[in-house]
Amino acid sequence: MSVCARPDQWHKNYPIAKGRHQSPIEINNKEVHYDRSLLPWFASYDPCAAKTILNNGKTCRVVFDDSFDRSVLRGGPLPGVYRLRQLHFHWGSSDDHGSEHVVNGVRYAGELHLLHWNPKYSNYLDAVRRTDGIAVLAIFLQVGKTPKPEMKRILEEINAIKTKGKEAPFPNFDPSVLFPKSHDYWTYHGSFTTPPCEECITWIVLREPIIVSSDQMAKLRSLSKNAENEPDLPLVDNWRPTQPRYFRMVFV
Ligand SMILES: NS(=O)(=O)c1ccc(NCc2ccco2)cc1
Ligand SMILES: [Zn+2]
Repeated sequence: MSVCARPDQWHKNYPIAKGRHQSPIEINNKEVHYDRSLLPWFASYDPCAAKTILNNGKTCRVVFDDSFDRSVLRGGPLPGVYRLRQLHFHWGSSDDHGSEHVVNGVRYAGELHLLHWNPKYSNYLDAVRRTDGIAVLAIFLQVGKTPKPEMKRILEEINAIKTKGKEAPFPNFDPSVLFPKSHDYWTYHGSFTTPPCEECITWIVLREPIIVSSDQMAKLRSLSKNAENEPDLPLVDNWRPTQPRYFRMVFV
C-alpha cells in the first residue's frame, strides 16, 4: 500500500493529520454541551446546479456548479451562506460499520457528506486554508427495511461509474431530498477526514440517520478503486477512524 493509503501514516506527508482539531470524532451524549444560541440550519439548493457523478477511486461524488451563490447552506453555527460544491459517501465492507463519526459507540453503515465553502474567500482552495472556510453537513446511513426512495437516483448511476476516473452526467438533483425529517444536529470544529486533513471544517452532524437498504449498501460496495484496465480492488472501508477530541466542545 502506498504510504498515503493508511490513516496512521498520513501525518508523514500531512503533519496536520496529528493536529488537535482532527475529524471524525466520537460524539457522546454525556459530553456534549447545549448551546441555546445555536440557530436551525437551512439549505436552499437549486436542482439545476447538479452537474456530474464520478468515481475518484476514493468515493462516489456528485459535483455541483459553485460559480455563484446558487445552492447554499446557512444558519446553524454558520456566520453566513456557504456554497454547495459536492457530496460524497463513506461506507464499510459490511453493514455493521462504515460511518466516520461514531455516536455513543454506534457505528452506522455509512455517512453522506455535503461539502460547502465560504464565498467570502476567493475560491474553494483558498477557503480550505481558513478555519471558517468549509462546512460539511453529515448524514448517517442506517440499514433498514424501508429505504429512502430518493437514494435510488444516486445508486442507479453507480453502474456508469464502476471504476476510478469514470464520470457521468447527473442533472436535475436537489440533495435536500436526502435529508431526514429532523434537522437536529451536533456541531464542532474539525478537519477533512482524508488528506490534506486541513482543520477548516465546521461540522454539522445530523442526529437522525436516513434509512438505506442492505442492497443499496451492496451497490456502493460494487464500486472499484482501480481504473478500468487494472485488477479489481473493491472500493470499501473508505472511512477514517475517530480521532482524539482533545477539549473540543460538541454543541447540540
Ligand atoms: N470527508 S470530508 O468531507 O472531510 C472531505 C471532503 C473533501 C475532500 N477533498 C480533498 C481536498 C481537500 C482540499 C482539496 O481537496 C477531502 C475530505
Ligand atoms: Zn467525507
